[in-house]
Amino acid sequence: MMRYDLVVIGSGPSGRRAAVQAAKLGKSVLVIEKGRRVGGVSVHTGTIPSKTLRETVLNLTGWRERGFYGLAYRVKKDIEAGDLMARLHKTLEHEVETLDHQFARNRVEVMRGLASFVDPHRIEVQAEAGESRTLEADRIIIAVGTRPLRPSHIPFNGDTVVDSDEIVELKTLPRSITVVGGGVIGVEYATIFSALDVRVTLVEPRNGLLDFVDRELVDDFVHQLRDHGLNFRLGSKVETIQFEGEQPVAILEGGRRVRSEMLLFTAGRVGATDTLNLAACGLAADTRGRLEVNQQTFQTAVPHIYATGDVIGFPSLASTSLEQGRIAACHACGQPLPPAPAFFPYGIYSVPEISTVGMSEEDLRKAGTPYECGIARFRETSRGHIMGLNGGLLKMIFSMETRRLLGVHIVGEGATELVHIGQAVLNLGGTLDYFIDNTFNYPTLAEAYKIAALDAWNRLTPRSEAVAEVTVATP
Ligand SMILES: Cc1cc2nc3c(=O)[nH]c(=O)nc-3n(C[C@H](O)[C@H](O)[C@H](O)COP(=O)(O)OP(=O)(O)OC[C@H]3O[C@@H](n4cnc5c(N)ncnc54)[C@H](O)[C@@H]3O)c2cc1C
Ligand SMILES: NC(=O)c1ccc[n+]([C@@H]2O[C@H](COP(=O)([O-])OP(=O)(O)OC[C@H]3O[C@@H](n4cnc5c(N)ncnc54)[C@H](O)[C@@H]3O)[C@@H](O)[C@H]2O)c1
Repeated sequence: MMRYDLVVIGSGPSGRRAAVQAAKLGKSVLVIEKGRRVGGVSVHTGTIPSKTLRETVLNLTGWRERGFYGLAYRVKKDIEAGDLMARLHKTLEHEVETLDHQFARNRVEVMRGLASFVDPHRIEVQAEAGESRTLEADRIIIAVGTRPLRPSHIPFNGDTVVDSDEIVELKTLPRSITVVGGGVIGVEYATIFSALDVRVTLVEPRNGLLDFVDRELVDDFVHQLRDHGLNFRLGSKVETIQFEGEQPVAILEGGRRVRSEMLLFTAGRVGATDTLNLAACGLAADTRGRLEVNQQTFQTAVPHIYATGDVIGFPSLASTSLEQGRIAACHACGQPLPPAPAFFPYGIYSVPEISTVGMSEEDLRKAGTPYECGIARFRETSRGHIMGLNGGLLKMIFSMETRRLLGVHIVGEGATELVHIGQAVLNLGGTLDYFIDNTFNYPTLAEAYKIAALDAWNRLTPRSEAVAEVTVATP
């Protein structure tokens, strides 16, 4: 029987990072992947496909140039599904190739097939052709991720009623789409289709969107989207879906009907643990297929078995999954790491994009922490003028007592990149003075940090003190 120091089930972000980390520490490592190719949800149906589609849409529609050339500006007039797919397939090919190469040069073995437990140390791998093999492992990492929630009353047909896996294989571009579920996936796809001038209705049972994001940002975001014609049906739950001819009609609570050419169902995901035969290793998943772990080490209740990535639930990001994989692998190899810093960034690749790190005003009010905000609009920066930006907002929140940075919230072009400046200052314990004292490249969107900091400084520093400081600093 084959024996490995570490067996990783699943080749998504957490599995791949764990496997390479353990191999670098000199361990024999096997990755088992049931999919045709390595990469997981992240590469094949989730992060990379949705972000590539977004980039293609922004490029072909000329979205970024419309501030200058007007709303009618297009780089390509009649955009078809084929235009979107071409770039997608090229990008995915490149991602898989990079990953295959990474495994090969680190001597990580990959076995194709469906893994399930025989006992706490033995795993059976069932290949597609039917043959099976059993292997043994000292340590095991379960990194099986999630799959879309597909309730039995939703008539998925892979064509006009689809989930977020199927939308990446779009055959024709609909003229109208209903997106059911206003979580991150729903919001990203709704805004991507809206940028393509598809008529979009977003249905969400809660009264607001993205409740973990600072309200001021969400309000600005929703205002921009309504302006662009996106319809919101907030506070409405989809009960059933019927068809009028070929077209799906979402029937909302209270009987309201929303008809469109296509319906995208994005009302959550479930852990892919049902085929693992968890009982054989002494574990059990919750009702959503997720596993509980020690949040510092990622060990499950069975100490030599770890679980990382989306299968352990919040925050379910590729970015955090990668880090969880690394921490779990180091622990499994006897080289434990300190836990990840408390604040990680959240990037929402909607159009416009949103990114946030640290605490929101709502969090701080709940905690009773006195704070002050500083705000900059991208249109106040010269770089924003050059780029023709009309929207975009950066907000920083500082402690009134210590002047420490507590949160950074950005909506607009480049938000997911810009946030890392704030993240560094936040996790290094920096204060408002970092932004006041340092020089920023000009013209850049990063200058918004300076402008927002000066805005906060004007409010935090009594005017007489502020003038005195400026007088002293002047040569
Ligand atoms: C539409 C969409 C967009 C997203 N966008 C972003 C984003 O912009 N940024 C971000 O940070 N995150 C994003 N995410 C989340 C991100 O994709 C996930 O957090 C990440 O993929 C989770 O990684 P993972 O390690 O849990 O494994 P996954 O990527 O979920 O992969 C798990 C792998 O395990 C395999 N597997 C499952 N069961 C078995 C078994 N029994 N035997 C063998 N193999 C098995 C599966 O085939 C799969 O390949 C997005 C997700 C979706 C759905
Ligand atoms: N940019 C990113 O980082 C990114 C992008 C996409 C996904 N993800 C991750 O993927 C995970 C899954 O995302 P998701 O959006 O599928 O799930 P989610 O659970 O975040 O959102 C599902 C939404 O569907 C709504 N809903 C539930 N039942 C409904 C019904 N009957 N009718 C209408 N709406 C209904 C819920 O209220 C909820 O808002 C998230 O946890 C997220 O972290 C991250």
